[in-house]
Amino acid sequence: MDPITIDKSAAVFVAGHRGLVGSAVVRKLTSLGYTNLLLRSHAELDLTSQSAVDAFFAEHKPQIVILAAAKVGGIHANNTYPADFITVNLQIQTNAISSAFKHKTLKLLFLGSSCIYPKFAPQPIPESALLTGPLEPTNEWYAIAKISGIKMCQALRIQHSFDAISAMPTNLYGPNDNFHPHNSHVLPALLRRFHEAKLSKLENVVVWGSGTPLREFLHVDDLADAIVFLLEKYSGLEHVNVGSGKEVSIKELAELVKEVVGYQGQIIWDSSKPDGTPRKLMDSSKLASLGWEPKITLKDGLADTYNWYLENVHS
Ligand SMILES: NC(=O)C1=CN([C@@H]2O[C@H](COP(=O)(O)OP(=O)(O)OC[C@H]3O[C@@H](n4cnc5c(N)ncnc54)[C@H](OP(=O)(O)O)[C@@H]3O)[C@@H](O)[C@H]2O)C=CC1
Ligand SMILES: C[C@H]1O[C@H](OP(=O)(O)OP(=O)(O)OC[C@H]2O[C@@H](n3cnc4c(=O)[nH]c(N)nc43)[C@H](O)[C@@H]2O)[C@@H](O)[C@@H](O)C1=O
Repeated sequence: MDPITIDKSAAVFVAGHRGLVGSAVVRKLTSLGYTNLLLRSHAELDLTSQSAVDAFFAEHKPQIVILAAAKVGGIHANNTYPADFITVNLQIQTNAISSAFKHKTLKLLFLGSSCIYPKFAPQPIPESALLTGPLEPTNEWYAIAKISGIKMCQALRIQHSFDAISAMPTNLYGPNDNFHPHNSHVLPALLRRFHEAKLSKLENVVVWGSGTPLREFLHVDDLADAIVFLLEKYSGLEHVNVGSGKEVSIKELAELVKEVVGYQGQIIWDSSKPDGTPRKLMDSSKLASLGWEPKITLKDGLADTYNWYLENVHS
């Protein structure tokens, strides 16, 4: 399908607009001059309620939908609350995608995750690796929900030509991340822990696992840029990987966070905590072939995120 030009006055529903991704998408669309963003907090519109979601779509008829609302968490949260991760995410995405189709949304972008791929997928992981092997047990429930979202978008395109596309981001970070001490992802968790250790002059900081797993990180402002790019340029059946193409070990990440925060103590490894997938570097060459590349390096992005944390979360 040919690229589309989205009218800047189009009604754009950014679901999850207060979250890490949703808030970055709002920043990006606002900077591009979009004037008709439909924003509803969780308290204003519970996306697990089918009736509430359908009433919202019937009344407001969003022309564009960016589905950045989900039940999201790190390895510990996924491993601890599997029922929440599969049920809430299936409810949110099914309600939003089906109501978008029913009320004639022009285009919808669904956000999956790199964890949809098999634990031992070939690296870097191409889109074609989906459903070719067993998933990583610590987040398979969330992964199954995300895979179902991809399939629902594909089925609506096949049967009804509904222009729903799916983007698969790698591990993300940036402003408005979740900094919860236990339920967050590794990067925000370590920023907070090293910062608090520096303030309290602790001798050491505990980091989970062995430190050997490799992770790819993308700044959320790069993702927001990719989301707008895909909405304008892509209308295909297959999902699209959105990564930075660069990976670091958790040990290297911990050392980088320690340096950025300026913590002087020691790092101790808690091997009782799970490592999860040993590696999940995605092959994002499909997106690159469409003409998109990330811009923000991990070192710069980490420093900017720490500054944001100091100004907005913890003095
Ligand atoms: N963070 C990451 O590293 C990655 C994220 N992704 C995907 O990106 C998307 C956004 O994730 P991220 O921004 O990190 O997540 P966040 O947790 O930062 O934001 C999720 C948003 O969804 C909202 N939300 C959750 N449940 C409901 C509900 N029932 N009704 C209405 N709103 C709800 C939250 O509101 P509230 O907090 O008030 O409940 C929050 O604003 C998700 O689909 C996620 O799977 C993919 C790969 C990596
Ligand atoms: C983003 C994507 O991928 C997520 O999976 P993940 O990448 O394994 O998530 P994670 O960021 O929580 O862990 C990355 C690594 O880091 C190590 N690690 C060390 N110390 C801490 C720590 O203090 N907290 C956390 N969370 N991890 C730590 C941790 O042991 C692991 O080896 C899914 O949950 C799912 O959300 C998804 O979509």
